Amino acid sequence: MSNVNPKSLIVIFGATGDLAKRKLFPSIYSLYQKGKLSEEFAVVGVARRSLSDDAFRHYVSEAIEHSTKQQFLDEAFISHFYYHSLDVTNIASYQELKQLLERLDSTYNIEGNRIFYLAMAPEFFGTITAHLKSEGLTNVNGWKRLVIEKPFGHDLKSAQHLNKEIRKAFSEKEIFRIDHYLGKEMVQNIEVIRFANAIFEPLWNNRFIANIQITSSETLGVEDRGRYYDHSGALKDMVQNHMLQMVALLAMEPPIKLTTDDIRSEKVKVLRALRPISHDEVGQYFVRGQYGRGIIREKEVIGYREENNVDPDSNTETFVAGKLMIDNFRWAGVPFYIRTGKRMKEKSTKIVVQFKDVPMNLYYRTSENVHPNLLVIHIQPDEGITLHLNAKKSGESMKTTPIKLDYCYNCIDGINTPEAYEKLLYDCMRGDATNFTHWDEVAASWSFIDPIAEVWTNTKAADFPNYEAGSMGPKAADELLQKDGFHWWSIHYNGQ
Ligand SMILES: NC(=O)C1=CN([C@@H]2O[C@H](COP(=O)(O)OP(=O)(O)OC[C@H]3O[C@@H](n4cnc5c(N)ncnc54)[C@H](OP(=O)(O)O)[C@@H]3O)[C@@H](O)[C@H]2O)C=CC1
Ligand SMILES: O=C1O[C@H](COP(=O)(O)O)[C@@H](O)[C@H](O)[C@H]1O
Repeated sequence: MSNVNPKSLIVIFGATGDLAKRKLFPSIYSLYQKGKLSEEFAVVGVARRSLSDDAFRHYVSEAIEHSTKQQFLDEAFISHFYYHSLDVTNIASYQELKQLLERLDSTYNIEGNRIFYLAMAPEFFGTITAHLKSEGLTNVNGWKRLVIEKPFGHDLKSAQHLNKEIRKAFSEKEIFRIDHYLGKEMVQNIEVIRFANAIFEPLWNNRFIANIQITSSETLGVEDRGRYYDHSGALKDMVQNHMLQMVALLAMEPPIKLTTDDIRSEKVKVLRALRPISHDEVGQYFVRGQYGRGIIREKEVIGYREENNVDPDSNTETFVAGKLMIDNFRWAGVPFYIRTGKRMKEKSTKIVVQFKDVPMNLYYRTSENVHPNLLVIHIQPDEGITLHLNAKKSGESMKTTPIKLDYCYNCIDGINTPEAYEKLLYDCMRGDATNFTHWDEVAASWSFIDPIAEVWTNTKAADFPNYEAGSMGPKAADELLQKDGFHWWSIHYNGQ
């Protein structure tokens, strides 16, 4: 894990796809510009369509230009890119790929270090890993690593099956399951906020915290991913992975050390302590929604059922709100509320920790509003922390006023923080799997999600579409908190 300029041969399966274009190529370039790649690296793009190396290099250059919004002219960098046309289901074609990899390994003195990045539809994951092994592409002198995109299965059973398949070719330590939220600067900051601040850790439990809210809202609809999304929905697309990972980081016990194994084992304990939701309790704990037509940034947008490749009678949820209970000593009785959705009012990911009220409120004896202390962790688009406190109103005897202590991460550092994929790729090159999901976490997450998904698949949502594009989701999501005497806090940066 010590090497700061790791040598690696990166093989991207699905190199002509959306993810490679938007995230992977710009991330590799950014690492190169920052001097985090040695000159001893090569990237091989793999997909079915026929492209020459030059055409592929042109494609990658355009992707980088699009992402950086600057003219891209870096011959030295782009000369490390190669293309190999291959249908991953055709075992015979892997031999040529093997020869190419061996040649590049020697040209760039890579010493046999290989990353196989599967940026393809998940149904191919098992086939690719089986062929990589049987055709000898995994026989290397250095290290080999498999980066695997989400979704990791579509329920526990399929995830177990997939895991069994890929484990035939790669050990658990060689598998890097991407959850790009774990690469976000402020998600990584959760641990530091909690464990490096004496003022928070003693309060981080059911004696002082009333509830925790996590919102991840998007203004985009399903864009051109209707075919995938209509079989997935927000529960499997966002909750099973990103939202539960944030819950685990917020709720875990302090690890003994900051090692990959110690951190992951604490996260798994949280996921296993999630109170299981039985089929007949789903309506009590979870709310689903689907967007109809509406207005986003003053433009009319269509409803989900009108999107391309979406069933006009679709039962798929584009919004989820839920109440999670963690049945352990620290969190007994504290609800963790989550909500996520497409075509909502604002693009924002935010965590609000609401502290309990002081035992006797000396200052709010009248009908004035009580202002609980809040710790807000702004994940995106703004990055920072806000602590909401009460202070004395200047001049007016002992009247109080809410105040905010604000730390804006990207304002102070002045530059954009690195893209999550950039950090995760670099971690993978250095062999640091801390910010990737272990199989035990995946399994525990699916165990929790499965009953909810089963109920939603088997019962038609009669009220769909039930929220307008540009809103904050269906009314029932507000009622979920109102039942407990709470409400959602604003996701607006300067909101309360
Ligand atoms: N796009 C995104 O923002 C995100 C994507 N992901 C995940 O990343 C993965 C890739 O997604 P995305 O890039 O959007 O997918 P795309 O559909 O855009 O790309 C699929 C890629 O696979 C190639 N391909 C398809 N079939 C074969 C085959 N039989 N043999 C070889 N290559 C093949 C395609 O190229 P060709 O047609 O030339 O063969 C193309 O390069 C998925 O698992 C997705 O869930 C995860 C998070 C976000
Ligand atoms: O994994 C996914 O995440 C994106 C949201 O990611 P963000 O970094 O923009 O918050 C979501 O749009 C997509 O549907 C999902 O597959």
